[in-house]
Amino acid sequence: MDAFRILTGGTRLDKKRFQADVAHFEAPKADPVASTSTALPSELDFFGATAGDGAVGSAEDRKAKKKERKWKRAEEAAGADSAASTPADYPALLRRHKIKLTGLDLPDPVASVDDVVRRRRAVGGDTAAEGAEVLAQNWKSLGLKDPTGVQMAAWGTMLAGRDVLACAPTGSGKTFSFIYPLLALLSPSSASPDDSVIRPQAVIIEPTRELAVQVLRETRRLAGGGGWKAAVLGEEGVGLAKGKGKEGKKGKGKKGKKEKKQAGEADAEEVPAAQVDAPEPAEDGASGAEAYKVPIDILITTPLRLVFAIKSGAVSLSTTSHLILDEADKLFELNFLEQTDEILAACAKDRPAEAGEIRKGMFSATMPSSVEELAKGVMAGAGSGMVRAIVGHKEAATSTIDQTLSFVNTEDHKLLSLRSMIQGGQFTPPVLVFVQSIQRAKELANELVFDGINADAIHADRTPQERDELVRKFAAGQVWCLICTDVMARGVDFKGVKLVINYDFPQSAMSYIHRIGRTGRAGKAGRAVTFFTKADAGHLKTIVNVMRQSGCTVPDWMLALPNPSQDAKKALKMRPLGRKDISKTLGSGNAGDEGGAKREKSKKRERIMGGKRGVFKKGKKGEEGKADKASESKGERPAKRAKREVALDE
Ligand SMILES: Nc1ncnc2c1ncn2[C@@H]1O[C@H](COP(=O)(O)OP(=O)(O)OP(=O)(O)O)[C@@H](O)[C@H]1O
Repeated sequence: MDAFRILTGGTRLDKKRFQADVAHFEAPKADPVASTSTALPSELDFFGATAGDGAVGSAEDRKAKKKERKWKRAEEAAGADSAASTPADYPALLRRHKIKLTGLDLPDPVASVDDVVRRRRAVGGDTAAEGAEVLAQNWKSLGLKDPTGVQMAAWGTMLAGRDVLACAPTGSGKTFSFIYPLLALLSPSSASPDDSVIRPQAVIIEPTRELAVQVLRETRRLAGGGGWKAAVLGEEGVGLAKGKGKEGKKGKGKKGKKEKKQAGEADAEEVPAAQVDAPEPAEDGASGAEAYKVPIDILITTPLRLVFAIKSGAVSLSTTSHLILDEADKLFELNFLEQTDEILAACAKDRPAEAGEIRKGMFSATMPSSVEELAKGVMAGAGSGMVRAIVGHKEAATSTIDQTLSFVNTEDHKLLSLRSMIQGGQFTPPVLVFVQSIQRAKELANELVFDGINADAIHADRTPQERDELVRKFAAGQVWCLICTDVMARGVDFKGVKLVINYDFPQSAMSYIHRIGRTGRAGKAGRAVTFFTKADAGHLKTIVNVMRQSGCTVPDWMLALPNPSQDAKKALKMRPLGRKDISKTLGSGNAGDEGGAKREKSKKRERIMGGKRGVFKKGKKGEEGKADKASESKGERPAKRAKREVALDE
């Protein structure tokens, strides 16, 4: 017991133990005049706060920068038409950014957006370089400077026409790492008047609707003025299935609906087909499929939606040149595997020889080796084979996050601990709080609202519109504290989240890495506090291992804790620990109150929540919402959950 209390002290970076890492990652020595942003590790210092000739850094850092400057000068001297630069310096770049490339005949990483222009020009002259020039211009106008490590590796690999499997920390810019080279490689396509089928040049698969929309937004930021068309596949995109196009009226629409019923998706909510350089419905009133006569260069979608669209004949992937699986490890889990397989099969089906082999890219912050094996099987065929790019440690969290484990004894003490964090000024909004079920999210939100905290809960029980609205409010600072289930753990790029609290202990190392990765993004500092009770203690080592990999120091006795067995890990992943309802714990409005006071409190709570509910209109849940809900309810449905089990080597 006492031993656990020691854990509440949190963690600190053991500079002596991780000397080598510190040399790479640690910020320049404290400079009384410098701004706080100089505390960023150099490879994540996207905005160049530590760059420039006057930057102070470790000897190794200075040496690497000197080499890089020399290499850049040599590259400039090599002239605009040269695709290559001094190859001898690429290894230094890889070392500096902690990029580990494996594969045959490895392509050089890309050092800058101008390097992309040069490479495209070397391949196909001015015409091929046109898109890259637009992108470079947009990149600079966005105030972005050097590409990040994963961008350097993925850009180089994709521009060289190779398949890539990339694993890099949360918030390290993986989205641009595939969007940028895709756009650079694709010329905007022109409409084919009799083509009522969407034949995208590239397809990006995301596990949730929110991520698909977010990726579209990021594409928009880069693509302006280039003539590319990108869209999120929505009900409109499967317009045939809704009977909006001529063919749809004749039957494909019905088929689409039937398929939805079979898949248990009768309530599928229409996702507005958000568009870049939007193809507007034709003026004669045609919509749906008619509208999509306009070609789509990049189609962003969730797996299920794409599978429906392929089956209904609205989308064909037989000429698609690039397929990106974002959050790839998630897409290879059992609940997505079948759909991912169908999509891969659709890329090969009826593929004309002139379309060539489809190029693939897989990206994630976590990549268990069992999943990697599956992925490799899919990518093995390409040219000299795929390139594997790992940035930093594979099973580590982002080094800019200060991670703390906090012992709270029992469920009864969690709410009290949270309150004491709030009262002690350690609760620095915007804050994300993760719990293990929808019910607990609702209960905790009730408690915090009752305490006067500007909090709300986001989970798969809310409609897509409600989720969008909450995300917007959180981003705008109107909601300070968002209580989430694991649905929000992956990929979501909230700017400036300062603190993540794991109110409920995460069910796996992967869940932990993704959850806490909502803070400490793009080189910014962040904090993560994980509550654990006596009941969670058997799984503590799983998180300790991640903390150690991330460069945090942990007491020796804690390192000596036994690892949970593989069976115990699987069991926890399948089903969270049973926990006392938050509303029944000590310190909740419902517990420990007497008579009238209790009734008064619960009336007040009802009033607050009643008002809150009024903010949102009831609506249908989206397909992803349903899938998310199923996975959020894991604890209550062990039989269904068992089907989701996937061998993970965490
Ligand atoms: N080269 C860059 N310079 C500056 N900012 C960048 C750069 N690349 C990406 N960013 C910004 O960094 C943030 C995080 O990027 P992104 O969402 O792509 O991270 P990620 O690696 O995909 O994270 P996750 O694993 O959590 O999905 C975004 O706000 C993005 O705009």
